[in-house]
Amino acid sequence: MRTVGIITNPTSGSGRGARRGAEAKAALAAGGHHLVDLSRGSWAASYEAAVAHRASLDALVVVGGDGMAHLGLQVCAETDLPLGIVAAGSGDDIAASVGLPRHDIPAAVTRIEAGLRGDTMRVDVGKVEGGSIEEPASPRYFGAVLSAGLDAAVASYARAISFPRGPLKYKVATAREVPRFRPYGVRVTADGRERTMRCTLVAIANASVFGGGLVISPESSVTDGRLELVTADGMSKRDIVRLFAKLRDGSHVTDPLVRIEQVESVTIVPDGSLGAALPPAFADGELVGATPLTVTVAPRALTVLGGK
Ligand SMILES: Nc1ncnc2c1ncn2[C@@H]1O[C@H](COP(=O)(O)OP(=O)(O)OP(=O)(O)O)[C@@H](O)[C@H]1O
Repeated sequence: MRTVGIITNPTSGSGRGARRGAEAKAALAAGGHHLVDLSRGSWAASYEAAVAHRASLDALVVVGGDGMAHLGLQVCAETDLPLGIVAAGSGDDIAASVGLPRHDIPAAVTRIEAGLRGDTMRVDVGKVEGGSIEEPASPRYFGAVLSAGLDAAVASYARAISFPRGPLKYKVATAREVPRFRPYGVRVTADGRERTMRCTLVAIANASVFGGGLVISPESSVTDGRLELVTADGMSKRDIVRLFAKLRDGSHVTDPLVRIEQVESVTIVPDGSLGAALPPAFADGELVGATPLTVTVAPRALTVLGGK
């Protein structure tokens, strides 16, 4: 019998999280495991409960979207504790990047069971360090993508509003942020080489997708020991609308204003003399904090149960 910590989130999947959490718990309990429910009233309280119990667990399972997978990463990255993900959110980019099923609780639990029998996958994670990282988790790890560009401004506004919920809130936030956009002034140091730019996007990809399946960095892999720095120069509103549309299939990569380069370390520093202030960085859809930030890759630092 294994001791498995589990964290559910009633708010994930546009409010369907409580039911999905209960389903996942019942399925795991039916496998004969000793479940320790570490769900609390908030992301931060659940994170703290998981860290407090970490030493007594054989695995941690999170149920929800990228926000919950991001929580699991903070507890499990750079430790021996394996992470199971029952993907049940509006955005499940991390689960998709490690080949796990989405919105299929029995299938997800089957993969966790296989993982507990030894079928695991070691994957890279991004590691973020800086003076303004939001508590409680610092350094901050991420599984999919960190961004401090226009999409982070959208995420920041979406986080601040309570209505509408789910994917619609990002549409409302996009409609607000795009008309206000002015190119951001930034100094980027990639593997020791500094350059200044006025940019629309500045993102660091561990996985290929973000924002619920947008293909920001088609060549990214969570097992290559590298990150991709994705930048887009300052753009007109019309070009931005086209860029967002192209992110659906990754065809933005041929846009002359877009640049993708493989890196191991990136520092992002805002520079108000070059353009508008950068929004706070978001990773896996969660607030990370204000720049300056340094991102490095932690190769194979996370064990995922049943990942492929
Ligand atoms: N116990 C909790 N109570 C309230 N909110 C929580 C709790 N646990 C996590 N959260 C917050 O819920 C948000 C959504 O979680 P998650 O990513 O799992 O679902 P989602 O449906 O994919 O989300 P999104 O609303 O971002 O599309 C996260 O930002 C997270 O911080």
